[in-house]
Amino acid sequence: MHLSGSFAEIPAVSIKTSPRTSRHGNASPLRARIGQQVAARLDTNPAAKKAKVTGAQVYYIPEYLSDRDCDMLMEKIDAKSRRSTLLSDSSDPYFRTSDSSDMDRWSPDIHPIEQRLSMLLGIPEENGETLQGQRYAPGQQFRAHHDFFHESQSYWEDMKAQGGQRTWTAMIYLNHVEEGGSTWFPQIGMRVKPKRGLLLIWNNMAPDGSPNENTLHEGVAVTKGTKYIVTKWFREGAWIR
Ligand SMILES: O=C(O)CCC(=O)C(=O)O
Ligand SMILES: [Fe+2]
Repeated sequence: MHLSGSFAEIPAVSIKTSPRTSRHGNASPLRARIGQQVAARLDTNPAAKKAKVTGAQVYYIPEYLSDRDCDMLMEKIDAKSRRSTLLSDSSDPYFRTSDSSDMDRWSPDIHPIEQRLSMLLGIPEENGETLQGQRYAPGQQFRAHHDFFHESQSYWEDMKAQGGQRTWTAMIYLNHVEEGGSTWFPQIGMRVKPKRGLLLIWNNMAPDGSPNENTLHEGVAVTKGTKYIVTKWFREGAWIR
């Protein structure tokens, strides 16, 4: 696919046209409806572009965030970050080597950005997890993973009580990365190169509301420069109580 100059053209490697119930969770009418409603809303937004990929719903908005907001978020990430964590145990110590930064959701700098993202997708604010910053130095990466929860894992009971499954992901690239650091979706053959201000949005669920394995993605290692992003994950139910 080809999306403006910032995206590489990569042939699709796997196309699944009839999603089945995933081994990571069951079909769900609620999640299916969220998928349809958000897509319908983005389809009528002239700023939102639909990625020409098969097997997952992906949208993007170039220059979504101003340089000022990107700088502000990068400053916050630099001021306060911790080693990134994983929900499930990985035997690979290099699986996720970045730093993460939990934003102060209600601060006057952050809250308008949170609200704007919720409005864009049409998902209630309380369903959105707090915006999280990520920083990758050269050599740091986030190996191939799903953003949805694997419902067979022990953490799922806790997640179920905290808003349930992650449906849509919104991710914003905050800076230009000299080399490496793209986001790679091997199942749908999409590689997104970091571009300052670019918002990438995808639905982690399949049309039937089951976890969509085609959304597997990787934050490829940065080889030169530093990569800064913010991510917001939306739950099927209320995350804030
Ligand atoms: O760094 C990236 O490009 C991907 C980050 C990611 O997948 C995540 O934060 O869930
Ligand atoms: Fe992810």
